[in-house]
Amino acid sequence: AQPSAPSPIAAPLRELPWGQLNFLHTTDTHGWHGGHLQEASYSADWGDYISFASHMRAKADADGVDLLVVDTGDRVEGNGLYDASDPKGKYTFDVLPEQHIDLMCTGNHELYKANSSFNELNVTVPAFNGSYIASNLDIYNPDTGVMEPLAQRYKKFTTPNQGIRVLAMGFLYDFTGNANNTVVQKVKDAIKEDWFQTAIRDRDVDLFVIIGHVGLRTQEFQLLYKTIRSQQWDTPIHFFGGHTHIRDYRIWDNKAVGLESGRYMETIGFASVDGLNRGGKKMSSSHDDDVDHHHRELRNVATLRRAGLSFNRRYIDNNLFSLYHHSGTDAHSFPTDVGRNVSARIASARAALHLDARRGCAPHNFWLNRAPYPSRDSLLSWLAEAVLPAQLGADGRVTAANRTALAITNSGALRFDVFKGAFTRDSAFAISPFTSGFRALPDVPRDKAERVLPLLNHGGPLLDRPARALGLDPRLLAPPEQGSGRLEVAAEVVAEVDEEEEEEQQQQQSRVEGRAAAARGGRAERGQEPLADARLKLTPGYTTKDDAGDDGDDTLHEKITFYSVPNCVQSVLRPASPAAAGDADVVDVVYNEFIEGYVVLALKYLGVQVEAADAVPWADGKSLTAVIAEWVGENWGVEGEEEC
Ligand SMILES: O=c1ccn([C@@H]2O[C@H](COP(=O)(O)O)[C@@H](O)[C@H]2O)c(=O)[nH]1
Repeated sequence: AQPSAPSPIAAPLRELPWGQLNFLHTTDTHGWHGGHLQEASYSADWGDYISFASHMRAKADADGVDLLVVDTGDRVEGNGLYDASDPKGKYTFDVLPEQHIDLMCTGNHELYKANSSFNELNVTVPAFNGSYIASNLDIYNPDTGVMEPLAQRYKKFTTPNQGIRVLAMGFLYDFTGNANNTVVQKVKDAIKEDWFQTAIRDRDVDLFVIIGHVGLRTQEFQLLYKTIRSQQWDTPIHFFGGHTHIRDYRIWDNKAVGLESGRYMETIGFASVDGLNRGGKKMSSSHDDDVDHHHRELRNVATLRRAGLSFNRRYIDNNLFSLYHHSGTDAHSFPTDVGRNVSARIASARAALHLDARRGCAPHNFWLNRAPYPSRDSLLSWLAEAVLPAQLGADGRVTAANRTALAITNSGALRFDVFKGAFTRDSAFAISPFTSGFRALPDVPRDKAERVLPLLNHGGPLLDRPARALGLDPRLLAPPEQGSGRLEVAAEVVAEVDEEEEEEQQQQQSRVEGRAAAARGGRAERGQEPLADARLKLTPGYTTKDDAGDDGDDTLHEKITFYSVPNCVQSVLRPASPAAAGDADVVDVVYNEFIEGYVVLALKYLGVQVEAADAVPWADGKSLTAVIAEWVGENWGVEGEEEC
């Protein structure tokens, strides 16, 4: 873990359900390879993950079972470790390949900008040669100008210990926001390709592994499932998804399941399958059979159950308490040389990038989804009511005519919460990493301008066909979690917890933790389910419900309530001399460039003749990251080394 990472908090754990074939899965890591430095539950880093995977692989080998490591994309954008360097990713591209990954694919974030997809072509694909799969993604090679697959379309291999013949593919959802150096083939078209049609007819396959930067409950995965099933009526299929940033497990049928493993290095997904055929063993030599027999003898009793096919899953909280426990190690035996070295390299990168440099002290937590909007604790309220009016002001365009302006921001532009305490250089990137700047459409009739926000938030007729016809995906306005359709949203506003009370609760909790940890240790060693210890107050965290039930999380937590947020929020920017603006019947419409297409479309829908070409930069086209960082410095700044 990083030097400033909080120590993990002991908690009741569920064991990992090992099987014949096991998987570790990350997705949507978004540059959080340094781990979470303000949240103990997720404070392990990429170096720790490398050590963990190495112990897990050794255990698999010792037990004669197999372990595959999977990553389903969006490794970039969302954390200072990636975003603060010039060029971006200078430090993450180096450390990523230190992890052995068996199967990986691309996310949409690798494709927003031409240079990040060229990084995939020139750096990541070669670094993970043989593991990277691009089933529906092509790139224009900058050297030849020729369009080519970013990586192999699919991969077939036999697992080393069990001899399971795996056919793997790697998809991206039907993403339309990519730069023009890549081509994303819609899944409905990719399945018509000869390579796909041949692959799904392969009879010498024991398991199809379909990885994708694709939500589990999307039409893309549904189509892949149906098409594979049309040719393979009972071959097991395991999907690994991503993009929607949630923990999820979907059961399609008794031989087809899928796992999605959250976001931001909070979760290491674990999945296992038992009862698979082992076609690859037919070809093995008698020596292999001897070794295999020996391994079977040694193997964990659970994995010897071959009565039928069974699937299982666990969402591991990415902290050292969990990782030590599941790998059967301790602080001394856990770190491998490679893992320790990677953690050290991340620490020096963070230092070089001044990511811990404090800009100010946040007076309390501000939540993106964990507080209702609007409210005192809502990050969106803070942005719309405090930050944007102060930083964007009015008169933000060079040709300003002392107008009132309405500034619209999509809620998806905010990615993470603000925690009470130090707000660092890193925090600004975590909240909003995007480089797109503010722009304005000048002199829009006020009555029309005021109808843009409601249209973007509730505009069924606008956001359905017209937006999609222009390649504007309405789901891109709000945070991805919301598009999953699985976010459990609070029905009513809960009373805000008094801060003093919160502090008292925390102190009480650290007193009971020591006592509870000892009791739990004994049960875990005996492989029993953890007991809800009456003396232990659980920490808030994921309490996932998925198709397999509510026992997926490795750590027992106190439930967090999530609230849905609108697609967009609006700030009123008053001109420097409001009297002069009076009740002008025109206003400027300010927005983040990322949503320009939606704003122009809404205005046209309202009968205003505007084009994107009419827009001008606002506030020098500053990014939201810069705007937030400046506001924090001016409003939450503290002198010298004073503690927050
Ligand atoms: O420039 C940008 C790019 C993206 N967004 C928002 O991000 C999410 C997509 O995030 P994923 O991690 O790919 O799921 C999307 O909802 C956009 O709202 C942005 O605001 N600006």
